[in-house]
Amino acid sequence: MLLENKVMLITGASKGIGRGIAVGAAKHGAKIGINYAGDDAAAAATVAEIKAAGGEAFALKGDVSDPQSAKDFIQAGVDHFGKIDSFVSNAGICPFHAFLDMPQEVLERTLRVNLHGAWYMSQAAANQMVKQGHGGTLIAVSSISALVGGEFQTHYTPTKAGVLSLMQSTAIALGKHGIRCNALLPGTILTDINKDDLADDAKRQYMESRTCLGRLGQPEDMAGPAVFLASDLAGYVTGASLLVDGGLFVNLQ
Ligand SMILES: NC(=O)C1=CN([C@@H]2O[C@H](COP(=O)(O)OP(=O)(O)OC[C@H]3O[C@@H](n4cnc5c(N)ncnc54)[C@H](OP(=O)(O)O)[C@@H]3O)[C@@H](O)[C@H]2O)C=CC1
Ligand SMILES: C[C@H](O)[C@@H]1OC(=O)[C@H](O)[C@@H]1O
Repeated sequence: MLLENKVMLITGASKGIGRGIAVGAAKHGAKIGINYAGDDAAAAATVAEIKAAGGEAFALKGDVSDPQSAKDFIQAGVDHFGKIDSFVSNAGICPFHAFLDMPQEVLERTLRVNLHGAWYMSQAAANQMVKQGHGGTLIAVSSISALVGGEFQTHYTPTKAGVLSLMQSTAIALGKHGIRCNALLPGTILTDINKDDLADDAKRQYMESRTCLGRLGQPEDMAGPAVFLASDLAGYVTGASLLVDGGLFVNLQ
């Protein structure tokens, strides 16, 4: 149990990677708060799964692109559990679209949710940790896409590079408060975000063949790396980025 007596809040955890991290951290003893945008049933199922295994959890709906949602989520964490030790900024969208005719609203929504949302949430969590006075950890779910491009992700990949950069700069700003800030860079993980894109068998098989391990990731694959970064095992790790991609990035030929 690496997170006993720790409180972890996670955005975008009704499903997918956020849910995988929430359930995995709860198994390591963390008390969990999850944020989500719209899927009440999925959020309730995440909370129920954690409680059924003997853990503690709550869910709060809120759009991360609204700064008030960040304040409300942090306050809910304090109201439920009295403190926040670890904050995972995970919520994100990737509406695949070609570059040349990208609608302005798709671009701006993606920036607001993925980058502004991570910024507001990280700032609110950090202020609470500074107030508590005993340090903490911020983890941002960036992406392999912070390092490499995507033809239909020209609006998305800059947000993932931005989130990686956010953790590097907050590591500097918050180190004096004992707050460690790190980024997770998933490769391709099978979730709703890419369900349509990977419905094409040829594309899916191609992406599988690009990994060293011969398979795409599952949300549970993200739990161990997140638990590690949140735990005291990573006590001297800050400003770092951890690829969790089955060897996709290194596999040139
Ligand atoms: N899957 C992958 O291959 C990869 C994903 N990532 C990143 O991982 C993160 C999670 O993605 P993934 O799990 O795949 O996606 P999913 O679509 O499976 O889950 C997205 C989650 O984010 C929530 N969400 C969406 N918009 C908002 C919002 N405005 N405010 C609050 N919550 C919101 C959703 O809530 P609800 O459903 O309730 O609306 C849901 O809980 C994203 O940041 C993504 O960029 C990075 C690399 C690879
Ligand atoms: C949504 C994509 O499948 C996924 O998102 C990322 O960040 C990865 O690069 C994958 O392309």
